[in-house]
Amino acid sequence: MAADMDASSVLDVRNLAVSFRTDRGEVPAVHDVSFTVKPGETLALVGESGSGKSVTSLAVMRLTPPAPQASLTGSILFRGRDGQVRDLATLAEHEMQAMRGNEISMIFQEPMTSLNPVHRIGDQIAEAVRYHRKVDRQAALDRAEELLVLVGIPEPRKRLKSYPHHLSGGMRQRVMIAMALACDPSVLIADEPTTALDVTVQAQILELLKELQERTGMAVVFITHNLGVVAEIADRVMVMYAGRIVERGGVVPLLKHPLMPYTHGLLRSVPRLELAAFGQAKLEAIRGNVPDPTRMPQGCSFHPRCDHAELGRCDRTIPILEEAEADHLVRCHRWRAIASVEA
Ligand SMILES: Nc1ncnc2c1ncn2[C@@H]1O[C@H](COP(=O)(O)OP(=O)(O)OP(=O)(O)O)[C@@H](O)[C@H]1O
Repeated sequence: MAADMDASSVLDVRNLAVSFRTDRGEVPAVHDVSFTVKPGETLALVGESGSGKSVTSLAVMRLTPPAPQASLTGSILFRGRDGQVRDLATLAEHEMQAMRGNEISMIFQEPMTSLNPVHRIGDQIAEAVRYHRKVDRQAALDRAEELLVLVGIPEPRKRLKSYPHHLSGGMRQRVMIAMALACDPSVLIADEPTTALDVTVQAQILELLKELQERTGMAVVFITHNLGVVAEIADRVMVMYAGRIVERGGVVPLLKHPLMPYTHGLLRSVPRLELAAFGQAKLEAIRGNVPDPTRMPQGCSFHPRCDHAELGRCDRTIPILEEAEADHLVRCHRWRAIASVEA
């Protein structure tokens, strides 16, 4: 089954579902999520807080809690450096440890959650290298210096000896990226890596990621709730709402002609100038809130917030994710009717 993965993809996620067992009962966080990523491509995962973006990416890294606290179903096909396709969903933890930080890496919003405050950054990067490569300490430190150069840290030799708190937020994020790239992963998952940074530094980090991607050909899965950032970096976009994909497609068609009312709403709630080019410059919040996953509305989970909802239909059955045009999928009963009115 693993062998039939599309030859041009490096990651092929199929029917991923994750639920958590909590005091409040079963929390179904992600349902029926499928997507592929090709080498060199950036796929942006967008949606409001609680839509399931982080759980999806943690599941791909197999970093969601083990059973019985969480259950994970579906497949996560990954093409390794050796050309072999493995289903990460079924790997044993020790096999997954050999992949994580090696063939597939992740960076987070807050570098201090991954950097150890009491160790020099050179030692931390060298450690990341030595976890997966049989090299001596000096070779690992040389590689760490090379990586600091790669991520644009000035005076890299001196910086190897710095502690994380000696660095600015932007520089710490660069160190995180250096650690994530230590073993040349073919997929990098970036979970809101620029959110905590000021706008100028944010732009520099995005530029750096783009440059590194061009140089290495790695695939990037970029999680953000900022559609301005999406316009800047993504090739393809996947919009999530209440744990499901509600729209997926190329960045230009999706931002220029969104089909799902939720995507329209997200675009209208973004004050970013970058989006003016897509004719989306008005500022309007989406009314209501993301539903509690233990009390999902019946039918389309967006219908209580949707101006186009048709009672008797949208509040009854969950729409399927259907192909509206080539490589543009939408999960909405009403997309045809809405598109014909707006045409
Ligand atoms: N360990 C957990 N136990 C129980 N529920 C969880 C757990 N982790 C996440 N959830 C729930 O899963 C749902 C999806 O959360 P997720 O963090 O993926 O959203 P998100 O889109 O990444 O949001 P944000 O932008 O705030 O990170 C939420 O309802 C969240 O409360």
